[in-house]
Amino acid sequence: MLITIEGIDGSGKSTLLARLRELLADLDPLFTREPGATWVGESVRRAIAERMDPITEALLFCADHAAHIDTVIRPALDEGRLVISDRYADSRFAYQPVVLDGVLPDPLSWLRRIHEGWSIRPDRTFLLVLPVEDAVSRLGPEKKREYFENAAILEQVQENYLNLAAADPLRFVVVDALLPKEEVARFIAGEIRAGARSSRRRPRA
Ligand SMILES: Nc1ncnc2c1ncn2[C@@H]1O[C@H](COP(=O)(O)OP(=O)(O)O)[C@@H](O)[C@H]1O
Ligand SMILES: Cc1cn([C@H]2C[C@H](O)[C@@H](COP(=O)(O)OP(=O)(O)O)O2)c(=O)[nH]c1=O
Repeated sequence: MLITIEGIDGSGKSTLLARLRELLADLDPLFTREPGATWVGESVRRAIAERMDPITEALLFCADHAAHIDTVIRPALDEGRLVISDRYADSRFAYQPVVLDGVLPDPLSWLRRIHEGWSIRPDRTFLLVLPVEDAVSRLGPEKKREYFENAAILEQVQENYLNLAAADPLRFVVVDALLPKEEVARFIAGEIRAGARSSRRRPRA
C-alpha cells in the first residue's frame, strides 16, 4: 500500500512523519521522500538552489520520481510493504504549474502526461492544509528560505493542492494542519492502519 503526505512548506509534514515512525512501528513501513531518496534528488536540490530554468527543474523532479519508483517504491510494494512517502507526484502537480505559468500553455496537462504510463498511483494521499500565513510564520523569519517558501507562491501552490483534492476525493484526505501535532498524527495513523487492514483482505491487482 502506498501512502503519500502532501502540503505546502511549513504545513507539518516532517513533524508528522517523525511521529508516524513511532505510531506505526509495528507495521514496519518504509518511509521515503521526494526529492532526495535517490542521488537524482541531489541534482534537484542544486537546480532549486541555482534557480535553473523551470523546465529543467520540472524534468529533474520527474527524473527523481522515476528513480525513486524504480529503486525504492516498486521493490518495497512488490514485497507487500507499506510505503509512506513525504511528498510525491502531487507536489509536482501543485508546485511546478506555478513556476511554469507563462512558460508552457498548460503546465498541469504537460506534467500529467510526463507521469503517464509509469508512475504509481498512491492508495491514499493526506493533504495538510492551513492558512499560508501560519505556514510562513512556522517556517520562521530567521530561516534561510528556499525559493518556494514565500507566501505568494505558497498561496498558489495550496490552491493547486485543493483543486487536486477536490478532483480526486476518494484518494485525498484533507487534514486540518492547525490541529495539535499529536491529534494530526493520531488521526492519520488510524486512517493508515484501517487502510492497511482492508488492503490485506484484498489481493493486489
Ligand atoms: N500541528 C502543529 N501545530 C503547531 N506547530 C506545528 C505543527 N506541526 C508542525 N509544527 C511546527 O511547524 C514547523 C514546520 O513543521 P515541519 O514539520 O518542518 O513542516 P514541513 O516539513 O511541512 O515543512 C516546525 O517548527 C514544527 O514544530
Ligand atoms: C517533490 C517536489 C518538491 N518541490 C518543492 C517543495 C519544496 O519547496 C522543495 C523541497 O522539498 P522538501 O525537501 O520537501 O523541502 P524541505 O525539506 O526544505 O521542507 O521542493 C517541488 O517544487 N516539486 C516537487 O515535485
